Amino acid sequence: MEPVYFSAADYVIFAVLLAASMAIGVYYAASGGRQRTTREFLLADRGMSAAPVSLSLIASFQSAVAIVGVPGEVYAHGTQFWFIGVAYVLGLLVPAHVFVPIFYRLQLSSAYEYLERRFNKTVRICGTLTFIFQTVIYTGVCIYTPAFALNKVTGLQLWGTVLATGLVCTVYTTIGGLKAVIWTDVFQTVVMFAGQLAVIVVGVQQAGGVAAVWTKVSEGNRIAGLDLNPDPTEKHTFWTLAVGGVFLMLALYGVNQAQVQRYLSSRTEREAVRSCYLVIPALQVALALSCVMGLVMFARYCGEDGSRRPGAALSRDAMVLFFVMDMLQGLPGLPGLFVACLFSAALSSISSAFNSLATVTMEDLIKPHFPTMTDARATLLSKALAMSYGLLCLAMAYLTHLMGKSVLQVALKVFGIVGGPLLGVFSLGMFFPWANSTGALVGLGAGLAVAFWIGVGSIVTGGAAAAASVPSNCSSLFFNVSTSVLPTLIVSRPTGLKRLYSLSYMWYSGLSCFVVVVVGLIVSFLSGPMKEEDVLPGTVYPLLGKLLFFLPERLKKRLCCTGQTHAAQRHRRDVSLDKAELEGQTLGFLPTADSQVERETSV
Ligand SMILES: CC(C)(CO)[C@@H](O)C(=O)NCCC(=O)O
Ligand code: NA
Repeated sequence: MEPVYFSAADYVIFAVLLAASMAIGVYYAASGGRQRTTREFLLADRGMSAAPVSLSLIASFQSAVAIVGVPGEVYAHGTQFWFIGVAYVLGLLVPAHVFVPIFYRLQLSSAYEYLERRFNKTVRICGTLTFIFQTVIYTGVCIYTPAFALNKVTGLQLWGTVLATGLVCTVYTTIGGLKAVIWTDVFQTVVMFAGQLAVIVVGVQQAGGVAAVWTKVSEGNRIAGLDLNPDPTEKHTFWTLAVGGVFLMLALYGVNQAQVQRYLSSRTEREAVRSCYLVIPALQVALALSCVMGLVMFARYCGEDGSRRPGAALSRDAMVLFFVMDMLQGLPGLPGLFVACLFSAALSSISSAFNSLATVTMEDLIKPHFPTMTDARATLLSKALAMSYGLLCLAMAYLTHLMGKSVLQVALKVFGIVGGPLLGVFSLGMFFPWANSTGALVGLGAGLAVAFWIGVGSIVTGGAAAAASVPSNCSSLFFNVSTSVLPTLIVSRPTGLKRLYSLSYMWYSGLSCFVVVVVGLIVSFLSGPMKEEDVLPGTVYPLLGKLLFFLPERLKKRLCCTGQTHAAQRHRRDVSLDKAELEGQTLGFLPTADSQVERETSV
């Protein structure tokens, strides 16, 4: 495969992306409060409005992984994956109406602070460490993917690109804080959409128009109908995507620090809720662009004569990149725009990760031990943390390099294996007033154990069963798609443990969340459940009370699910106190464990 040559226009576009991102960082380093408080550096002065926050929310988990992986999936297996769009609806309505109000009213700065208020310090620290683990791995995948792609296609030096991306991102995140992260996300999301749109327009033209694309993809069986197969080991069915996907979305958009931090940086709770609503259509656009890109690629390349490039063994991810660059070849500026699109997607995810990692490390791990630390010191330390995580994640890119699997599935598996148990522990706290801290800890441990067991099991046993499955009707495809990246072709239905290991990765979040809640409740009841009135005000969502609205109040009281207890009333008063406090003065440090004690005694 000969490398694609970049024209001057391509280099200019790519350079503009990096320069503009840096400029946004410099702007927020020099304007406003000049990033001298943790409130500004980590929470954008809690003054953001819904539009930028929503674009930033979609940018966090839309990296080059999705830009390359989703078209590859659609190219090889058709549009079934598109049904994940159904999950976006509930996956954001629940955060909007359950998670956001609870987090926002508690005026937290880290999502895991919730776990201390609801349970205890140990649960909080376990939650934080779990999040750090998840994010560091994910960031490695994020940095590695575009560099790998670019290297495959243009021959650009792999580790040079990894370093350049990581360093640019580290710098603007470290100097510009969350404001820079959010506004670069906005800019980068626009570039991301523009790049994908360019590929689609050019591809449609080359394939002979929309009608021709449609004919080819429908003849090639790439338009998927509803697959209602209930088998949970089928990788992508309507159920795994639309139902399993809801838990994935809740883990990402409900309780992940990167996102919670954006809700908390919103000017008002209403703005935060509105940003969740805006994410639903914006994410549908992102998904549609990626799926259509896969279809256009199929129409353009499937069945092409193999003689052109003999013996080129490409992973599916590299194949996508190659197709794109082949389509854009000779159109000045467009290869550069697509590369900018890939890096925009990556930078916006990596910067969210750096800032959120710095936040949780500061708020959850460091500040509680140094209650007298000045805010100036804490801010400086936060910047140092953002920078150190930047460097650590560069090292993680190397680990991704060693894994060499289809990155889309690696990323989504990590979200499920680590994100699912975290979702479980938050759900246990919010929906079940009886759950106690012992239950939360044992539940979280059990959820992580089950998720890792299945996840690692699937990775270990998956290789053996994998078989090459070139798109069925593309026998003359000019690529030997290497087997490692293709999904397991299940010849005979697996049994026993093998069957467990072949559970669709789309169920990982839901299953591990369920394990945490069930184990958490059993352990709580065995070790002495909490009473609703002993739970800290504002940490529980009266789910059962709302579901059983038809029961008489007295019965609900016995089930402890009124949501109208002494505690809830106390909480309401607390919230109005918080509001008054917020409007009246600027908060230096946000409520910590100490101010929580003060608050409890003052009520
Ligand atoms: C996480 C979803 C499903 C929704 O945001 C999608 O963006 C996706 O498939 N992301 C893959 C991971 C990534 O792009 O980094
Ligand atoms: Na992104």
